Amino acid sequence: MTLRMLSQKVAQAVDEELMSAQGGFSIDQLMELAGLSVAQAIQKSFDVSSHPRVFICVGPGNNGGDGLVAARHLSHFGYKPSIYYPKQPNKDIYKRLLTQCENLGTTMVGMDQFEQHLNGQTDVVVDAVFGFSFHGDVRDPFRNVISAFQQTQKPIVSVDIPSGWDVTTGPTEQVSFQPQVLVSLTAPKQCASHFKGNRHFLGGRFVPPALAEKYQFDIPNYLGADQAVEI
Ligand SMILES: NC(=O)C1=CN([C@@H]2O[C@H](COP(=O)(O)OP(=O)(O)OC[C@H]3O[C@@H](n4cnc5c(N)ncnc54)[C@H](O)[C@@H]3O)[C@@H](O)[C@H]2O)[C@@H](O)CC1
Ligand SMILES: [K+]
Repeated sequence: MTLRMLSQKVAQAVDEELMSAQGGFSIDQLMELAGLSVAQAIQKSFDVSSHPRVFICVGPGNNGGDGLVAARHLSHFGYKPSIYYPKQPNKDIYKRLLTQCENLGTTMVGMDQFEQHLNGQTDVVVDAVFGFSFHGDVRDPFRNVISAFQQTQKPIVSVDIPSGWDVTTGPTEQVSFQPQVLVSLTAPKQCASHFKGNRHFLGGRFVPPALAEKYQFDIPNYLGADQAVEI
């Protein structure tokens, strides 16, 4: 299935419109549904009995928030999530999501254990570092995270965008890792045309058809109550 891909500008406009007075959504709602899609895509791709240990690498914005929501759902699905969250913004929404994970006994990984944990005690890596607002060269404290993604043999699931890729043009000279699974949210961004992994899902089942029509993107048919659809 080929879906229309969004530019960075249009993705941001759709996001803003969903949360405007006309759109009526709050960020908590959208993040909850986005994170649930990610957790479902992981559950469809990696069996809990063979791949229970999911390591979620969390960035400083809403892409990271999606990762925290996914961690909570994965825990309820029977997985053993662990979290690396090196830059924790002083924002209520992220603090609450983190508390929810901590209350489920999720392991928090420190900076000094990051690489050892990723390559030694992990079955699946979740890249929830940067999404559609990423720009420029990767800055610390995320440089070693992205370089670990470049080098690891572990399967990576990228949330919305492979972190460090240019949102429009895709892989760069510095960042060219290929996730095994990509979960695009709302609609794929233009960089997704360079995705060569195994499975591409769409999530974010909250878009009113009139909004998709206004911005000229497609909403594929989700099965039943699914929150993620393979595209
Ligand atoms: N409409 C949608 O589809 C929805 C999107 N959501 C998520 O929200 C994401 C976008 O979130 P945000 O706009 O908060 O932004 P991002 O999460 O993409 O990242 C922004 C953060 O990254 C930092 N950053 C940017 N470039 C950097 C660089 N070169 N080096 C180091 N740090 C850098 C910024 O300072 C900021 O803290 C989407 O990709 C998606 O995952 C969902 O949470 C909600 C619904
Ligand atoms: K990402």
